[in-house]
Amino acid sequence: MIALGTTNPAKIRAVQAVFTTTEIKALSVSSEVSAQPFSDEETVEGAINRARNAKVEANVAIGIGLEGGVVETDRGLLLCNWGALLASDCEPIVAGGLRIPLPEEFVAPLKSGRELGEIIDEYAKKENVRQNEGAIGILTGGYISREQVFTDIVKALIGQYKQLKSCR
Ligand SMILES: O=P(O)(O)OP(=O)(O)OP(=O)(O)OC[C@H]1O[C@@H](n2cnc3c(O)ncnc32)[C@H](O)[C@@H]1O
Repeated sequence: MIALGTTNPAKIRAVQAVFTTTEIKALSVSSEVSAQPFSDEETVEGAINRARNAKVEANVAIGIGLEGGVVETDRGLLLCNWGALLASDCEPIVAGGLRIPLPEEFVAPLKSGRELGEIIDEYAKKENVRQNEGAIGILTGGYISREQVFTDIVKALIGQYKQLKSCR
């Protein structure tokens, strides 16, 4: 069994797509970062904290955390996604997903403290985009979904983990 630090269905589906024969215990845990992470570093930290908190709460050998955020760059604000895998006695393994620019009109509300999840719902005139196609799905017209982004991240996590010769 592996523990997953979220109950978001898009994230659960991504893990199920990779761990097809493993039981997944999905738990709502704290990311211990802000509700809207605003840098790669904060987003990775949220993913690691979710992985650790899920692993401890489920008392299993492997925990996974997946976290979405935004990052400020010279090209404007980008959507970012990070994942972390924590295995007993190993350093955290991390992987980041593809990133795309967010519309200019998202910058002011994000900077005033609103979460991307609310802003993208208004933009798309939909409900709960964060648990479905995600901002990436809306902004690419459905070419790629949040589940697909996290599926690649989970593959990168388990792939790196299997390459480890040993931990500590
Ligand atoms: O249930 P959890 O796992 O908390 O999932 P979440 O989508 O609410 O939370 P995240 O920590 O992944 O993302 C942080 C914030 O950024 C938003 N966000 C990040 N990526 C997004 C995406 O692709 N689509 C919609 N909202 C996104 C999300 O809604 C949150 O408000």
